[in-house]
Parts: sequence; structure tokens; C-alpha cells
Amino acid sequence: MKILSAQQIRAADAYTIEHEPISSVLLMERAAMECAGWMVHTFGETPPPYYIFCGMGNNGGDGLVIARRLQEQGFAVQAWLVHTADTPSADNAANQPYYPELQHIREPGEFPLLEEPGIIVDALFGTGLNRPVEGWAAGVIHKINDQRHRHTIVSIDMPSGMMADEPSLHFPCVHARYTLTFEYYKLAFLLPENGERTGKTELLKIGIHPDYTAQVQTEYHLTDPETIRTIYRPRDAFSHKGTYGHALMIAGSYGKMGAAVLATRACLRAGAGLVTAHIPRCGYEIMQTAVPEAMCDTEESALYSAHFDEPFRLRQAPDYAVVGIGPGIGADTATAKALERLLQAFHKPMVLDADALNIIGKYPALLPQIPKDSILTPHPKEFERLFGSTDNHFERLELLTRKACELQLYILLKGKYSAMACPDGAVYFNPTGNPGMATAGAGDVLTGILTGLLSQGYTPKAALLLGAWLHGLAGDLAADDLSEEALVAEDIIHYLGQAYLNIKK
Ligand SMILES: NC(=O)C1=CN([C@@H]2O[C@H](COP(=O)(O)OP(=O)(O)OC[C@H]3O[C@@H](n4cnc5c(N)ncnc54)[C@H](O)[C@@H]3O)[C@@H](O)[C@H]2O)[C@@H](O)CC1
Ligand SMILES: [K+]
Repeated sequence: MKILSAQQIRAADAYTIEHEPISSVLLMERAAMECAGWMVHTFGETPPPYYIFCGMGNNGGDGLVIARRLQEQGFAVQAWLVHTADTPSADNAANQPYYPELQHIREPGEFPLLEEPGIIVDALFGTGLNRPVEGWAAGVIHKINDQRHRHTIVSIDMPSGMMADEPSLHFPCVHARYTLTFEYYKLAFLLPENGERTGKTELLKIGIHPDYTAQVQTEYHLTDPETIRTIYRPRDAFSHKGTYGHALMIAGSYGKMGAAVLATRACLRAGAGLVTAHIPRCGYEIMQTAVPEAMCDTEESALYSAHFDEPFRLRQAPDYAVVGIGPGIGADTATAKALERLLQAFHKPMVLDADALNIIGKYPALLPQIPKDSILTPHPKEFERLFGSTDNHFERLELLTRKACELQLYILLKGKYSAMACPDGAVYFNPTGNPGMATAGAGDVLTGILTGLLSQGYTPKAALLLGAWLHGLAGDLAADDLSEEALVAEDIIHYLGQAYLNIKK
């Protein structure tokens, strides 16, 4: 699903008006009708009163139509026009006569007392916002926010005060419980700095012309079920385990064998044909007992945390279809040297996570040695250690994209919507997953899944998109049965099968 800029959204509206064709006032009617329908469906036939605050632009116009539509259905509605400009937009003005009970706010002192707990509809500003809201209009936003513990705030298209595709963290902005957004997700909603202000996002289709969406170019996408279904490849009936590759999982150290077990198990569950776990000797019994399907390749190291004292074994690495490295390996000098040797010996795309990334953060000269098209999966702190810090999440997204292009790597930055930057500059956001997955070992499972998918011959881009989706979906299915709180990393592996079945539906 494409994510468009505010400017592209305006062009999409204009294209629809011209080519459907439909008048702009009717397009507004359609958008507002979807909102009113969502509210009736969500808040029921006997809801608390609706308090609707409308600005002077088309977002305010939506608010006016919502007010009329809800009132026509017999709901208790009060609506105010907040005079943020001298003149209203044409479609805003056209709708005012159809809602004669409209009240007016021309200064903050006129903000009403909303006695009965109700639903505040925020239709002050939408995608037309082009600077911070200032003066008394900002005061209105603060007054709305002051009410947020007594009333449910629903923002129309965007929380008023937020910019669709630029940083606005320090701008006055409505803190919505729900944001009903039209046709496309806005980039701002997908970045953590705006999460708290956006609330739960609901995407409402308003009938934007499909030809516009098909031809418009954007680097930002949200992965959706249709994309995932086109990536997923069913197994060939005549295949054998060799068809699905032999993966090498380099993971674990004394005290951190759990990371190795989780990554190895997830790699097998994702569908790798064969998996060898490269682990320190101290973990041998643990691995053989916990994951009998995996083979083990151990190091006779005196230093149990070190991985590669014997360059001999590393020479075998090129025989593997893919290498996953990082979970729980530690970042001592011997391990860092071993990683360097691995990068010299293995030239196919690999998966690097956790301590492998921490080592590279310490020795940045290793960065250009990572095989082209490999997948890196840093969490925000690891990302910062690798590439430095930024002032806001838009800048961080730019840095992520630049690094993926410069280094010709796929980089997944973990978060609610993990951002996956590709070497061609495209960025995909993954929508599956839940806060229950903020638990020890969830990242090790992701490393295992991605390694398992690469092993089966998925391209790095396909493995990345499908792997992130499956990981989040398995977590969602697990949380549905077990609760977010009780979810542990092992559950994600356990529900991976159901996640696959869900894709095939
Ligand atoms: N164009 C269309 O056909 C449709 C537009 N729709 C609605 O229209 C919205 C966009 O409407 P507009 O482009 O009229 O813009 P808005 O209603 O978002 O904002 C109104 C106007 O406020 C001014 N403004 C910008 N920043 C300001 C600030 N900080 N302080 C004070 N004034 C400021 C701008 O001149 C802007 O045009 C969308 O978010 C959506 O809600 C929907 O009705 C669907 C159809
Ligand atoms: K709004």
C-alpha cells in the first residue's frame, strides 16, 4: 500500500474530481459519510453527545458534514466553527447553511464547557497544515487536549496540528484516541514520535480514483496482505530438504544459549531445509536437547564466549546457503575477529543482528565488508551505535534510507511499524505485531525467521517483507490466545505455523 505526501494527496483528490468525475463538495460528502458511518458503528445507536470542532478549511468542511449527517440520524450533536482564518474554503462555506445550529469560536474564551462526557470530533486542520498552529487557535487545541480524559477524541484525517510528512513533534497538536484517515496512511503516523498523538488509526476508503494510486510514484509503502500473498511461494510437491537450503546460525555464548536456541528453532520453523548451529562447546548439550532437528558445530574454545578460534571451520562457511549471525554471541575481541574473517569468507547475503551489529558499531571498517544485499536488523539503540543519532524520527528515516542505498544493504529498524529500507531507496513499513513482543528473545526469533527464508531461496527483499510480516502476525495470533503480557519469544515460534496458514487463506 502506497504512502503519499500531503501534496500527492491533494493531487489524488484533484485527479478524482476531474476523472471520476465528481464535484469536490460531493467528495467531501463521501468522506464525511464514511466518518459518520464509522462513528455510528463504533459508538452505537445510543452514544454520548458529539462535540464537533470545525476549522475554516476542507477539514472543517468534513466536520460540518459529519455534524449534519449525525444530527439527521437523531444523535445529540453540537458543532462549533473555530475562526482560524478570515474566510472559509469554498466547500466549507457551501456546507455551513446546511447546519444552521452552528456556533462560533473567535477567541479562546468562547471555548464551551462540555459538561456531559462525550465524543469530541477534531476537524480543525488536516493535510492542509503548513506551519505550526499559533496564537489562540493553539489555545483551542490545548483546550481540546485538556478534555481528553473525560471525552473520546476522534480526529478527522489527521490529528490537528500534525504535519503529514514533516517533523511536527513540538507543534501544538490534538492527542487523538482515534484518527480516521482518508484513503492513505500518512507517513507521520508510522513514526514513533507521533504514536501517542495519533491514537488508533482507522483507514477509511473515500473512493479516490484507482488510476491515480496505480501510477503515482513514492518510496514509502506499508506492507499489506496482498503484497505478502504475492511474495509467498507454496512448496513444490517434488521438493526435498536440499531444495530449502542449509542455513548456518552463529549464535549463543555462555549464559546466552537461549538466544541460539530461539534463533535456530525459528530458522527451522520458518522452513529452512537443514540448519547447523555454530555454538561454543558449552552449549552443545543444550542445543542438541532443545533443538534435535538442528546439527551442531562447536568450538573448542577456552574462552567460551569466543566463536572462531579455528579458521578451518570458517572456510566451510561458503558451503552454506545463508549465514545468520549475532544473537547472544557477545562482542569480545576474538568474536569480532571471527566476524571479520566470516565477512572475508562469505559473500552471499547474510542476516546480521544483535552483537554482530554491536561489533560493527565498534569497528565501523567492517561495515563496507558486509556482503551486498545482506539484511541488518538493528533496534533503535543498535541503529544509533551503527550510524549515529538524529534530532527526530524523520531525520532518522532519511539516514536509514541513505545508509541502505550507500551500503547496498537491507536495513530493518525495529519499532511498532518496523521500517525496512532497501538498497534502491524504497522503504516498507510493517504493520503486524504488538507491544507484547517487546520481550527478551523476540529479535532472535526474527533473525531465525529471516535466515530460514533466505535459506529457502527467497530474495533478500522478499525474505525481509515476508519475515517481518510473519514474525508480527505470529506475535498477534499468540497475543490473541495468551495476552500481550504473558507472551514470550518462544510463543512467536510456536504460532509461526498459524501465521503461514493465515497467509494462505
Ligand atoms: N480536497 C478534497 O477534495 C478533499 C479534502 N478533504 C479534507 O480536506 C482536508 C484538507 O483541506 P485543506 O487543504 O482545506 O486544509 P485544512 O482544512 O487542513 O487547513 C485549512 C487551511 O488552513 C491554513 N493553515 C495551514 N496551516 C495553518 C496554521 N498553522 N494556522 C492557521 N491556518 C493554517 C491553510 O491555508 C489551509 O488551507 C483534508 O485533510 C481532508 O480532511 C476531504 O473532504 C476529502 C476531499
Ligand atoms: K483534524
